[in-house]
Amino acid sequence: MPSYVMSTSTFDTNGSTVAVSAVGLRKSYGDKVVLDGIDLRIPTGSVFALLGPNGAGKTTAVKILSTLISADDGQALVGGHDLAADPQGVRAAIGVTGQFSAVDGLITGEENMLLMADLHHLSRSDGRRVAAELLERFDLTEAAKKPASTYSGGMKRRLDIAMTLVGSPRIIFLDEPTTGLDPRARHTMWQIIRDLVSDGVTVFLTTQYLDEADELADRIAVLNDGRIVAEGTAEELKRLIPGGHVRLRFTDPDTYRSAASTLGEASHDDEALTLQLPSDGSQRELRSILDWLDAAGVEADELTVHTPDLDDVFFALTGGTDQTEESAR
Ligand SMILES: Nc1ncnc2c1ncn2[C@@H]1O[C@H](COP(=O)(O)OP(=O)(O)OP(=O)(O)O)[C@@H](O)[C@H]1O
Repeated sequence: MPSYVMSTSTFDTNGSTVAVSAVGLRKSYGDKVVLDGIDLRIPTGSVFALLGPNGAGKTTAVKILSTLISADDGQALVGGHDLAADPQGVRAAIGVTGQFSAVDGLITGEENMLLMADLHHLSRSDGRRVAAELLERFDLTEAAKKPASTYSGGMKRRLDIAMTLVGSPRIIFLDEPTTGLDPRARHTMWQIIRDLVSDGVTVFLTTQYLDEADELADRIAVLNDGRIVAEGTAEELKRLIPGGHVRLRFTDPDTYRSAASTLGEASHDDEALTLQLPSDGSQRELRSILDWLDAAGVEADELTVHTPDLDDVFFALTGGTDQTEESAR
């Protein structure tokens, strides 16, 4: 029996139901600690994003919560079922798609769907009806009779989700659902996820994309080296770190130098001819900065406001310094 007191339960303190709750989940492979005691609490009908760099342990967490592998320690309730005592109950409540896709490329999209319907013991006619409805919903009717191996990346992901929905799961795990997709397919997938949530489904999403978490998730947990280093709404996480500023860019070196000496407290970049003043980005603060610049006779060629985004949070919390990745967004 673990040494901590178990606090997984199906109800939150405010009486709302909890779709997934976990306490002290641990997993190691040999000497390598992959999950070092993670706690989770995901309200029913919400989107939760587990955000982390490569190798942080995101897939491992999904595999444990979806009963594909077992944890070394810790407890979890998924859909009201105890992971260790009732894995069958967990499996009946969830759907999983992602890096370990269930799509069989050798058969058609429709055959994949019918196979899934068989696995869920639907009658032949129900299976055909449900398959047709879902293929239609995910814009796959035209391609339904083609082998899945001929589908684009976006179509395969859509088929994968459609197959998952055959069993009408109330909780869906999406492991990096948009990795490798082009921008249009990513946006289609985001809309699919929003539609699922509006139907009351709980979505557990893993992602390396900060904009994806920002766009979709009600709550975000940042996983780094097997530990959750921060958890909250996107706004709460952004408030965790400083970094808001107003940036003034000059094209004329003389104007820049004179502004730099007038605004002594601004940090400056003499090569880029830019000055940075700390600011929370609020209207009130911007107005006072503009008034101050006017009074000091400083006229920049460009003024930009930078408020901390999830990139800043992510790099601050995960210790990442990958500028290439940062500027790629
Ligand atoms: N079966 C295994 N045997 C040994 N090590 C493993 C095994 N599965 C995962 N790991 C290791 O555990 C760590 C976490 O892997 P995991 O796949 O959970 O990370 P992730 O956050 O999903 O990363 P990615 O974004 O790259 O998918 C990695 O270092 C990985 O090499």
